[in-house]
Amino acid sequence: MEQLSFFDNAQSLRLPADLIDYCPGLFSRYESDGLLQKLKDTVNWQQETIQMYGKLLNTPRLTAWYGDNSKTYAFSGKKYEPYPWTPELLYIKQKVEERAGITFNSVLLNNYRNGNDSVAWHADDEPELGTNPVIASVSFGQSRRFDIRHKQNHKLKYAVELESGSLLIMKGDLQHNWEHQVPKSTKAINERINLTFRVIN
Ligand SMILES: O=C(O)CCC(=O)C(=O)O
Ligand SMILES: [Fe+2]
Repeated sequence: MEQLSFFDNAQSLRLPADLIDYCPGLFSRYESDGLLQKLKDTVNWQQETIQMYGKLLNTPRLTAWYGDNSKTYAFSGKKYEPYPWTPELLYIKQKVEERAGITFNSVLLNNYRNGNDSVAWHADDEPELGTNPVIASVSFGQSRRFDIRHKQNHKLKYAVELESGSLLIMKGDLQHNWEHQVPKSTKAINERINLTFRVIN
């Protein structure tokens, strides 16, 4: 398992097993390459905007929202209707559900086109996700660093490199007491697609 931690004092700590479960290689390299291309070509990618300091800015990644048709999702003050499941998404969902032991009803997709794309520190703590949600995160393509820090103590932090074909399960009070981000990279890097499977109540 590839795990890094970056405590100030360079203490080597494992990711807390009650909060994070990292499973590399859920999908083979061959399958991951195929799914990356297929998702890139077939998903209805959107360029969302965010209002910040009175300016309208592009979100630094493309996103899409798929799921059971009754599940609308409010995010950053907007309401989203999901697109219906596609065969590829249902295939990925089934493999993830077998591993996680949970049935999901929606997925948020992120497309990080290059190192300039990112997701800022946040927690997935929207009320419709309920308390202590299980969120299953699948990655294809370029591996990217995933950082976690404690909301009250930013020195308490961990990082894990999310490899193509991997599954990361976020659980416990992670969304309540911790935040996560995918930072920008100054290197010339390739595209990554991430899918976070969720249960919307
Ligand atoms: O891309 C990732 O690994 C994380 C995405 C994420 O945190 C989110 O969509 O809420
Ligand atoms: Fe998130």
